[in-house]
Amino acid sequence: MPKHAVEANFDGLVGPTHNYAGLSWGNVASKSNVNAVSNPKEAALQGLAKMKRLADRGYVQGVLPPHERPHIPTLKALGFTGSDKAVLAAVARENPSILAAASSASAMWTANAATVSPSADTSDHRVHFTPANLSAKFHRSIEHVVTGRVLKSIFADDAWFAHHPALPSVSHFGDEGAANHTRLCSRYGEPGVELFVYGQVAFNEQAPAPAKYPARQSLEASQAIARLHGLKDSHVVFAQQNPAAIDAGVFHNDVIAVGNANTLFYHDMAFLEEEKVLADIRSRLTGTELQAVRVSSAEVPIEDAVQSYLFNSQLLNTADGMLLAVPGECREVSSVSRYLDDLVKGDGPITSVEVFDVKQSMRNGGGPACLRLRVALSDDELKAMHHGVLLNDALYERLTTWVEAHYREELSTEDLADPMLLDEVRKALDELTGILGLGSIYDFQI
Ligand SMILES: NCCC[C@H](NC(=O)CCC(=O)O)C(=O)O
Repeated sequence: MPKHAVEANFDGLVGPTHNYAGLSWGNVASKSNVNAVSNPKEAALQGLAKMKRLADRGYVQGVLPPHERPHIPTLKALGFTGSDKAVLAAVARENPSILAAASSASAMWTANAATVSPSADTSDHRVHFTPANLSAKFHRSIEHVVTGRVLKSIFADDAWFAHHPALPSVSHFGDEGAANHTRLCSRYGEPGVELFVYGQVAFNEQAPAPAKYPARQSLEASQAIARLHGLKDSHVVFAQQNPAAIDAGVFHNDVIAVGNANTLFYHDMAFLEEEKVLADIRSRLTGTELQAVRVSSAEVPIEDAVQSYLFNSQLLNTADGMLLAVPGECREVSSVSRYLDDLVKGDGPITSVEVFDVKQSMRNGGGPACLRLRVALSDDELKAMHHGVLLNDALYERLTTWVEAHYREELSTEDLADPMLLDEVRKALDELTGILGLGSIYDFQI
């Protein structure tokens, strides 16, 4: 008997060092906003407002904490020595790019935190988690250790939850987590089809690959995760992302496609072999028919999809259809705004569209979907997880007050060397682990 299950969304709380350092070659927004002055307070409040609106509508909404940044242990591992203050001064003088990388608040994009397979799909009927190694970018490659600690602390009971370490941190096994993974199913508690989308085949130099920008996810990484999670071949599809899309700025598949339940919303340039991908999903999906909502390049050119982040939207079940939670930028790009008006007038599965303002994150290439990690949980699993991170009115109030008290309203890359910033961050995060009831998860607490 399949169990009743819900989809919980865990959003990354934006950290106090949110800044624009231009760290992500291949991510157009990150590059074009390099050295702009950020507003960490506004960023965190925008994220919390999104979480609150969805929680208020009855969705199970969780929070994942920011990571400690600047990360002194990373700088020490690179040979900077002495007191924290001396380390910051030396790295700022010798190589400010390394300081920026060790200071990024990029853990906010929790779609890249891990790949999660619900218990209905896995061979041991537990929920499986693998933190993403994010090996394509140095600033992101340092996230998986703390991500793993956080996930273990929240999903602690090994009767229900299984945790794997990140894959070997090298480009052959480059893994970007749920941003390149979506699950199609009839209901969340039924076995589904896990669609893994990769950018390159690492061990085959002849295979198609992008020419300009890096492919962050490899087929070999996706296959390893499917093995680790105990997924049957009959419930898995591996699909190559169109290299031309990566070269147009689609650095993750969730910039060009999003799936929920039986619906796949995607752009015609998303997949290298579109027809085969759809056929593979159709032949494996049980209990429902795939609803493929295809957006053509004639309706929305790929540049407009990248600029607006149309596909980096959350696709959520409602009582009478599905809601597409889009970033505000979708209303600023005329082809996309027109498309959305027509979409809800049609008789397809997507019945409503709502706009969310996450501009601070968008300027670094992260829309509503980047900011959340989806975890389908049965009623028992939901009961078994740590509830201190689930957003309710009281937690929203506490976190808003906490942000107001600890976050700056302006941050430039020069400010990252300020030793006061490090003190502010540690004080704030120490308080946060108390608020969320997570125990010691940061290096400075251990
Ligand atoms: N899923 C969205 C991820 C966005 C993220 N941006 C960044 O890391 C930009 C950081 C900066 O440039 O300061 C990335 O490219 O992985």
